[in-house]
Amino acid sequence: MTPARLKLNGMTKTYGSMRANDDISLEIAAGEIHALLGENGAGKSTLMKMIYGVTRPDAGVIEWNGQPVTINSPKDARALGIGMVFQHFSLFETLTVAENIALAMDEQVSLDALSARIIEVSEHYGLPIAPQRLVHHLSVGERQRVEIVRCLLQNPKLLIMDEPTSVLTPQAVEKLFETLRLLAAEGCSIVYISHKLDEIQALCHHATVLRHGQVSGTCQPKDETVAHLAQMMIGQSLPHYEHSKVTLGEERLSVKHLSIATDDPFGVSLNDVSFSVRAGEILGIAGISGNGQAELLAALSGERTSQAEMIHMLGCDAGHLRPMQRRQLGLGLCFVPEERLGKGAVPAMSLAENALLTAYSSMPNMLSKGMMQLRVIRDFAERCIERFKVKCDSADSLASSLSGGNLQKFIMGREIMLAPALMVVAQPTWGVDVGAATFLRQQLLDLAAQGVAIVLLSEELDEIFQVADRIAVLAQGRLSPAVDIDSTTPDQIGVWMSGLFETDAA
Ligand SMILES: Nc1ncnc2c1ncn2[C@@H]1O[C@H](COP(=O)(O)OP(=O)(O)OP(=O)(O)O)[C@@H](O)[C@H]1O
Repeated sequence: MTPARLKLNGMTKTYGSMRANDDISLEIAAGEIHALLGENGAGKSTLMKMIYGVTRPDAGVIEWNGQPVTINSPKDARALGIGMVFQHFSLFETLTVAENIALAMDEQVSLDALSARIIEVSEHYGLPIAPQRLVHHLSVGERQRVEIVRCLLQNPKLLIMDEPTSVLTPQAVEKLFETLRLLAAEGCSIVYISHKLDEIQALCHHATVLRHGQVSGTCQPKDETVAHLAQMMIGQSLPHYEHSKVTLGEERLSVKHLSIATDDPFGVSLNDVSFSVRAGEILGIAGISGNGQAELLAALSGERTSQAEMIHMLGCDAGHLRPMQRRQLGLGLCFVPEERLGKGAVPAMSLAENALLTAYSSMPNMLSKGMMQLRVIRDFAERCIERFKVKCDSADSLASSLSGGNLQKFIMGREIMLAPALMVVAQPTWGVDVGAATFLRQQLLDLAAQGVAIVLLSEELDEIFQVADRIAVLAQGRLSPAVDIDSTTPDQIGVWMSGLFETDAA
């Protein structure tokens, strides 16, 4: 019998008191697409980091084609034939595609020879990419292609993909799946990590489910319903959304003819953007980040100021106001995803300290005579941890020690608990498991039912269709008209996301 391509036996890894992986065993055959799923903090990334040589296991054996191996570094992993495409790209903006790939190669090759191989591989796998293009001209989908082509040039026998579709349009997801199916048909095994259960069903042959660091089940996803997959993952069925009937109130935000030149050399300027949102309403702004999303967020938060009347917020002309002045008017902000560590939270600070950072403008009792009121701050952080089921040791845990999805829950929870009058939320469920995503989206619906006006920027079309009342698309710095969610479809919005809304809307 042919040995498994990859066999894990008893993989165990502990961080302090947290057993991130507890005696995990699994097998992946050649040419198999294997899903790894589990709720936030279940231990998926930890397991992959051990296979890719980023982290050393405390115990356990990795067998590669039937032979026990020790993988001490990503270079060791690549030498075996293991490639990994990370959630966050690590490309240099000012270099070309070929130069970026050359930097990541373990062996020296001339740029001409490399460019020829890039063209060959990209054509074979249907991943068109021109080697001489500068990375800063590439869309997010194209950047992901560069990362995938970089791995494919090393002729991998196992490719690990960590939430690869969170940044892609529906059309680009379909293209990616075609490539992955072709790779698998040629014998490459694929580990596919995703929180999107419908994608796992469409793509994967087998699945291993992790819960609390252990294997809680295995299945063939095509034979399961999405509801059952969710149940295996979170231990209970997914609740349904409750949409209350909301009578819309006054206009809380109106943006008029906002044009802002980007201050990022690789950013996108906003071009004549106008929209409004009323009390009790959720306006979804769809689009792939990198199309002016960062600039719009900066303009709404007050990080970038504009002419006062371009942004009318909570009864005031506010375009000229700074972030803290806007928060004092009643603006709540949840940023993420790439900026989750950095803008959403400060990694080297505890959760309690992170709570203080934005909460004190709405909760003045967190500070008294310039002194931090530790009890009040801790109490707020602890309530947030409990209410939003944030998996961590305590309010003293460093933000950097939380799994991605758990930090996201904390950042969202912190803002929701401040109950603002107007909330601007970007990518609220990025990297969050299905159970927690449903919970967070329901929180947004409940806030709207209480009369909060919400602007929701999201790359997840499903999310916007689940909660928003109206939808607009931000593409190449321009905003489409906002239309009622019932009057459009995800496919049409997908087309608008490529910037083609003017003819359609007309
Ligand atoms: N460097 C670290 N220091 C302390 N704890 C850690 C560290 N890395 C991971 N952990 C903990 O190990 C557990 C598993 O984390 P891991 O990132 O593997 O989860 P995950 O399943 O990938 O989650 P997500 O879906 O949110 O990305 C979490 O509770 C996390 O807080």
